[in-house]
Amino acid sequence: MELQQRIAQVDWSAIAESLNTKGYATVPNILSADECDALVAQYGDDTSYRKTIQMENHGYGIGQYKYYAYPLPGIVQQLREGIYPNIATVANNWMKALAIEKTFPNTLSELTDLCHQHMQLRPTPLILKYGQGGYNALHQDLYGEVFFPMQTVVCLNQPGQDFKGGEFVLVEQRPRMQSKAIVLNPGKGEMLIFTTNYRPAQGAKGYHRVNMRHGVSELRSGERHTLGVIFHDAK
Ligand SMILES: O=C(O)CCC(=O)C(=O)O
Ligand SMILES: [Fe+2]
Repeated sequence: MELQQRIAQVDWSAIAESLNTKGYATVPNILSADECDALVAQYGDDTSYRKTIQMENHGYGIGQYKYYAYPLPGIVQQLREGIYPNIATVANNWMKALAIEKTFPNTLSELTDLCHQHMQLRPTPLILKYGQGGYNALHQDLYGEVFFPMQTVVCLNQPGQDFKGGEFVLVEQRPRMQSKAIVLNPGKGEMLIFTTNYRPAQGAKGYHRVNMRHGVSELRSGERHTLGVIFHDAK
């Protein structure tokens, strides 16, 4: 089955429900093993990327990542373009619930235009690589004034087999409460969709913001690659 068809067959109303209630959703097998392997194989080809970041040099963790250059590889472009319209409605409902005067357009190309109008011109999709001892400190990926409140990662290796440890971690910060950790272990080809900064949660006095950060726990062994797809471009 083609990637576009796989995206079309996802139960997007179940995804919306999960995003609204938990702040994240999981989509198994969005990429085939071959598609994952092809992205990993391309890691060494520096003509595909605009920038390489050594995470330890910035206090971001231990590991390396590379931002793709435009034009994005077909798989990455199809994911970014295909997923976006299905979650733009969720984002708009979040803004409404939180009384934030922001609306996100229905298509990725319109969001990209909006980013470009704000001088956010650089593509943000990236591929990350962690070895033994590698980790990613808790963070949010905002990159400018225009930011879409959800993003995705696809795990490109098989946990337990290709690497041990290296769980995907979300920390939810609730107002006047202690933080909650959520630990996910996506399989090879599985996509996680999660909150970039905050989502609304219903309280006694209407909706309030629940803040989220994400990161990766320390790898005990092996090698872990992930594809990160962020929808807004960077300054
Ligand atoms: O490697 C991961 O699972 C997390 C990557 C990440 O932080 C991102 O794509 O924004
Ligand atoms: Fe991130």
